[in-house]
Amino acid sequence: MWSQLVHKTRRMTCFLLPYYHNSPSTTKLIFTPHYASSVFLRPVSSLAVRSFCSKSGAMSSLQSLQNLDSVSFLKQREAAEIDETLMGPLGFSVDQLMELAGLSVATSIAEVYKPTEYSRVLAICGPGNNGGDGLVAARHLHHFGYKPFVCYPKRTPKPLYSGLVTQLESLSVPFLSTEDLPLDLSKDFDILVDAMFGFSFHGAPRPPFDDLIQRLVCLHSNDQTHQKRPVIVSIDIPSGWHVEEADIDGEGIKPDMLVSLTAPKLCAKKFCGSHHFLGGRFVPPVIADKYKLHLPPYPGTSMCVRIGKPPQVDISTLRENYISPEFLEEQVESDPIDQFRKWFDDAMAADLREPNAMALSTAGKDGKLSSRMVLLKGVDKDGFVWYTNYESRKARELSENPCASLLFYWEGLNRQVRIEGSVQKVSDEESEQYFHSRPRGSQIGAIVSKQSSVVPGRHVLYQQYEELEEKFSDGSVIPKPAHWGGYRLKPKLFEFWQGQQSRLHDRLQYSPQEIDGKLVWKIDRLAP
Ligand SMILES: NC(=O)C1=CN([C@@H]2O[C@H](COP(=O)(O)OP(=O)(O)OC[C@H]3O[C@@H](n4cnc5c(N)ncnc54)[C@H](OP(=O)(O)O)[C@@H]3O)[C@@H](O)[C@H]2O)[C@H](O)CC1
Ligand SMILES: Cc1cc2nc3c(=O)[nH]c(=O)nc-3n(C[C@H](O)[C@H](O)[C@H](O)COP(=O)(O)O)c2cc1C
Ligand SMILES: Cc1ncc(COP(=O)(O)O)c(C=O)c1O
Ligand SMILES: [K+]
Repeated sequence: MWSQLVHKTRRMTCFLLPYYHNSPSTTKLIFTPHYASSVFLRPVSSLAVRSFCSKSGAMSSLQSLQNLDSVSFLKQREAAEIDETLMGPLGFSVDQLMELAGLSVATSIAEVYKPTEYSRVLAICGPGNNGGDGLVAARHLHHFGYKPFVCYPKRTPKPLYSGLVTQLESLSVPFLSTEDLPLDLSKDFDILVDAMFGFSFHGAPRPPFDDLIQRLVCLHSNDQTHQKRPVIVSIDIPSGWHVEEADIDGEGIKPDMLVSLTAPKLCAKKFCGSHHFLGGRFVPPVIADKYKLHLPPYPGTSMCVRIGKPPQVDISTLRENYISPEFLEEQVESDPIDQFRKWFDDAMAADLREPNAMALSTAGKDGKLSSRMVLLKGVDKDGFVWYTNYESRKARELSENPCASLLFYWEGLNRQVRIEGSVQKVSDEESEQYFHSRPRGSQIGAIVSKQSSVVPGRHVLYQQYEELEEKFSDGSVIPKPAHWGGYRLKPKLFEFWQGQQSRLHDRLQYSPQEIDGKLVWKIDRLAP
């Protein structure tokens, strides 16, 4: 039964979710299924289905960002019932769920508010599990490089909570009493984590939480004065809000970020802040199925996923401050290929996605430039190799002008490498060998694709693909088409770039020089 449920839910995640619009037990917000209508609601061929599934990790983050689907909202009773089921028949302990909930909160915060800008965090924790989530989040935030403080005025005398307090004390996280807290929280903190009440809140807030909630409400008066105020991150429910009816009199707190756990509660529909995240990546399919939960998939290994619209940003304000170790002339390899290998190894070790992806720029005889990404498939003293279609635009341009440049950008490492040189086709044997090492689907794809030519529609590609798939279904060798093969760029110029603060980056350029009839690489530092 379990495997059937798992299977069913996986399929639902891929294809069936957009068909859910109403269910008896949950209310749904239906986003305009713009992309969904073209991708999901049309009959798709088996190839489309398979390729979508295999890419579901990457697609999932896109899906949630584009608000493609409807999201379920829970009533208070449903939230409590799910909690009981998780901790009853499903075998979870409260400690486990709280740990995952608190970690989700900390990772959501870290996705939006970087510790370099928002370091001082105050977690205001209530007496129940919401408060426990706040204590766990504070601990993870400490390990993520933030400076957390905790206000925990009504401590729950249970081993779980006293354990969480001890863990924080062992990290020297300061505990502040309500009397210690400044009346105006805006000067001392960058982030206020509202972990006072979750889905069991009822009635009007009692002391001391009434006053603490009021201090968060007051912060919005600073909005008019344009004074920088701390951001408010509410865990699961903005404290003081009715779990289903939200901010009834409109005078409650207005969080900037809401981290819903398991599934958003009904009040989250009224959340107007910039960042709505979902955390609590522990919902087993049996729960999702029972409550007809429709939730976006979590991307990759993430503990949280953005739901709701991404914030509108002023693009001109987007910038990173690069902080890297010094990159000095005396540290580098004398041979740029060795230096490239060293940095490539670092990119591999840093677990970057597709570190071998590089931008290839070419220009035809008319001098017009074009760039595109290709995958590096080999590098040695002879140069840099990639594979492609010999009748594509890049191939035409390379036949007219056999010069190109390559560009690598390793974002996580603040590094860029530029390479320029002349290009030749690799030998037929080399292309043959590489072609047959590729997955059979990609081999067929290379036959089907007359790269860079106009196709009347995707169906044409599918149809040809399926015909060839059938033809080669006996496992026989798929012949490499003559129009497919590799190129090798022989480098004449390298530049290794590493981002530094205040835009004073490191740039080391290698250019060939002849000294006493011998070719050596001259290394120059260029101004950033
Ligand atoms: N499955 C999940 O998603 C998980 C979520 N978690 C988190 O747990 C909360 C719900 O936790 P719970 O302990 O049930 O409830 P609360 O944290 O909301 O608070 C209950 C305590 O608050 C007191 N309370 C209630 N109303 C008031 C009020 N008006 N004024 C003052 N105090 C109030 C209540 O006392 P009572 O005497 O009134 O009963 C309780 O002491 C959920 O939202 C998530 O954040 C889990 O961590 C993991 C699983
Ligand atoms: C990450 C990435 C890697 C790619 N790798 C290759 C590749 O190795 N070979 C290739 O022909 N196209 C690759 N492509 C597709 C090319 O970017 C491009 O669309 C295609 O080669 C046609 O380019 P052209 O019309 O300029 O010749 C890749 C695209 C991306 C985004
Ligand atoms: C059109 C095309 N050809 C070739 C490749 C390289 O793929 P492989 O690693 O299978 O050789 C890619 C990679 O994205 C591609 O998009
Ligand atoms: K809360």
